[in-house]
Amino acid sequence: MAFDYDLFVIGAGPGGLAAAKKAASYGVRVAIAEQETIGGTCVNRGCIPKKLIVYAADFAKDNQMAHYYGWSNCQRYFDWTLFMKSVYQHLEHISHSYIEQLQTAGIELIRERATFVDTHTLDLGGRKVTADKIVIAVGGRPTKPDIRGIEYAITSRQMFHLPYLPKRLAIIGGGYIGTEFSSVMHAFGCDVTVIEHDAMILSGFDDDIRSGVQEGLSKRGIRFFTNSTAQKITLCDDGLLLTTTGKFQEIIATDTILVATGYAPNTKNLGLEKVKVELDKQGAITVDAYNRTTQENIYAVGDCIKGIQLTPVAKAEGVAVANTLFGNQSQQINYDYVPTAVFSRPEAASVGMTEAQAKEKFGEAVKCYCHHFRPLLYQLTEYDEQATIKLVVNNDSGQVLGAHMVGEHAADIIQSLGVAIRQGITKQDLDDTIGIHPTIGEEFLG
Ligand SMILES: Cc1cc2nc3c(=O)[nH]c(=O)nc-3n(C[C@H](O)[C@H](O)[C@H](O)COP(=O)(O)OP(=O)(O)OC[C@H]3O[C@@H](n4cnc5c(N)ncnc54)[C@H](O)[C@@H]3O)c2cc1C
Ligand SMILES: NC(=O)c1ccc[n+]([C@@H]2O[C@H](COP(=O)([O-])OP(=O)(O)OC[C@H]3O[C@@H](n4cnc5c(N)ncnc54)[C@H](O)[C@@H]3O)[C@@H](O)[C@H]2O)c1
Repeated sequence: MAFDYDLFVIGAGPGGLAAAKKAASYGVRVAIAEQETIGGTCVNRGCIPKKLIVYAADFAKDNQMAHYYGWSNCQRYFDWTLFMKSVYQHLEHISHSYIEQLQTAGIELIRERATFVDTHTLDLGGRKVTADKIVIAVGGRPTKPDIRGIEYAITSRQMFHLPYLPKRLAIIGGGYIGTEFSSVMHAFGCDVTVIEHDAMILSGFDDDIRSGVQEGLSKRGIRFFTNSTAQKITLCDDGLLLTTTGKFQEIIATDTILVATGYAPNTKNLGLEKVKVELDKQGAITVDAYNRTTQENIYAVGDCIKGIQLTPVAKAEGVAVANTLFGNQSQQINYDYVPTAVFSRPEAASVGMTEAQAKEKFGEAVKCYCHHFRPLLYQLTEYDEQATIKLVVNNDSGQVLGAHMVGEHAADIIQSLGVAIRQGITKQDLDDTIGIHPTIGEEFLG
């Protein structure tokens, strides 16, 4: 049977774009459908606008510290509306450059929502197209707990469209999104409270990293109600009232409530039942090690499958699928050493095993090297800022199993260290390495 395309990709976020571009580089006929703006969550309501907001918030901290470094009259007025206008101009520019890249690569972009008709046919706003292979890269959407008044709470998506900065912000969920927004919004002068149902924020990270970030944010003045959850939200004359339950049973008066309790796969109403693509209980598409779904010509990548919800992972999966399908090289992803960062202040980053994961696998053989210190930047100031570096090592072999950090430039430092750790370096290799002085990264070395 002749198909319209060799590959059809549903969703132009990082995963879908990577799959489409790599496949096109092998000379096959590719089309991609996008129902919203090109670039997906990452570009339009995730990584990129978030990081720009982090940069904007850093000016507040730098202004506060500047007088310790001889600067005076550093206080300035921050205009959120003006700033967000520049952010959106930049995002538009990124979207345009993606469209140009698709054109150059000969990939057809169809700006419609795609749904399955059968295993090789998709409906795009009434138009039917056929493809030999299909990649689903539809991403995810924020979840909301089922509590009274939840309709008054907003998600990260709406945080990027706030008309003005709230004076008081309550955040339900102390994961990546809750932690990052708590940090930036506090830097902009907002009174922030985080409600987290675990004992500490950032579940999944090493405990020293979790406590390091939480303490750093608490010192800045952010309140944490851990081992607690939201019970109900009500309207009052002065804004909203959030009632919490658990260890902290409080009624928090606030202007805005951000829900950041996780992301769910965007797999509803896609017609997946017609093509026998199976989902797990959370609605994530079931795939094998090559990202193949339960239907042999259909693949899935990124946030719509179970796994790590990060842009570089979605991209790697997209590229791997294209290599497997058209590059004559079946490719699986190794998820063991995926580095990750939380862009709060203090910043945190990790690669490899946490202490708990390593002890579960290697027991008594695990030795940790953990060092807390006050970075040079803060030594001229009265800020009691602490950085943490931690190595998790298999003492029998000397192999470094994981590296974790809280402090300035953590993301960039851990990213580079991750390359070496992936290659199986030992603690001795780090001890033998001559560092760059004075830096924070040198603390990992001998
Ligand atoms: C606030 C926030 C901050 C983040 N920060 C970071 C970060 O700093 N670093 C990091 O690595 N990750 C970060 N992430 C996660 C990252 O954005 C996601 O992991 C990544 O975007 C997933 O890529 P994806 O291609 O799987 O899905 P998405 O980027 O969600 O793209 C899916 C696309 O599919 C489209 N689509 C869905 N259904 C259809 C359909 N039926 N037809 C046509 N199109 C469809 C959607 O409109 C969307 O554009 C952040 C996420 C959020 C929410
Ligand atoms: N820097 C980054 O790379 C980055 C930044 C933002 C988002 N992301 C990605 O987006 C995904 C979604 O982020 P997220 O922060 O929404 O999810 P998350 O899974 O990181 O955190 C959710 C948090 O909410 C808590 N929680 C859940 N239900 C709760 C409730 N009812 N009451 C109180 N606490 C509750 C959980 O214990 C958890 O700590 C992340 O998993 C991450 O992969 C990455």
